[in-house]
Amino acid sequence: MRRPLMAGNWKMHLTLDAAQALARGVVEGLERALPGDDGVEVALCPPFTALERVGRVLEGTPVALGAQDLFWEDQGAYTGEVSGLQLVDLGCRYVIVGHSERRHVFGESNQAVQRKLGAALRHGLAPILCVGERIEERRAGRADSWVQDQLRTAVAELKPGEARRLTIAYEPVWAIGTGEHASGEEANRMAGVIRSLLEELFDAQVAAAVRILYGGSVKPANVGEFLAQPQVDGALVGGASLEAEGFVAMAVEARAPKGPGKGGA
Ligand SMILES: O=C[C@H](O)COP(=O)(O)O
Repeated sequence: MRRPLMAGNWKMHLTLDAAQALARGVVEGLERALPGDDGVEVALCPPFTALERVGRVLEGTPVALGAQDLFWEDQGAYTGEVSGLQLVDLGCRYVIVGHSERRHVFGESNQAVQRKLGAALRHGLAPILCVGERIEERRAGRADSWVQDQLRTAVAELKPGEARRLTIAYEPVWAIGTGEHASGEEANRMAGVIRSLLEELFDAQVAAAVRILYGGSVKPANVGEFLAQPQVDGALVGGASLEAEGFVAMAVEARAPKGPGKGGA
């Protein structure tokens, strides 16, 4: 059974006070809208600078803390990097790995993503592995193979027990922060492509257990289109996660009805 996840990626936004206020807004909004309800999981991924402050707000609440990236080594002379060990120390449960901005702005390769994924799992973090094609690949009819290559390399070293712990976010690069988004139907089809590859690489249990999110210009007005898809288990939200009321509304919409969730495995 896959419990839906609504994750907010705050990217490089917010000072400490603003991050604290936004986290409080989300926690209080969820307490009002879904008191004691565990039909949806919610995670907030602030920038590294705000992890500790936001972590204090989330302590004792059902909202999980997540980071936006990690380095694969635990410690050492790696100026500017942050390790899984340090993220666990800060109380993180989730970590985003291989976000398209890491790949395309900072040149992160599929191999680097593989090492980061391994480090996250080694530290007991729940990775949100991002995959997605650029407009060039889509126009050339290579979107599926591009995403499959990203996934195949990222998980190459994992055992089935580790792979089960993944959440995968399908985020077409052309839809990130652009206001354009994939159709619900296309997000569902691509989530199906990802799930089939997981079955081929691991087994049917892994394929049924892994949560697949859609990300890319998700907003309160369009989130329902994605959540209605059988293969889509929630969303990774950027810009629209910076506003508490709208983000809470999306989490409420993602809440699974009582009874078995998607997958049923
Ligand atoms: O991690 C989130 C994605 O990059 C989506 O960002 P966006 O919702 O601002 O398009």
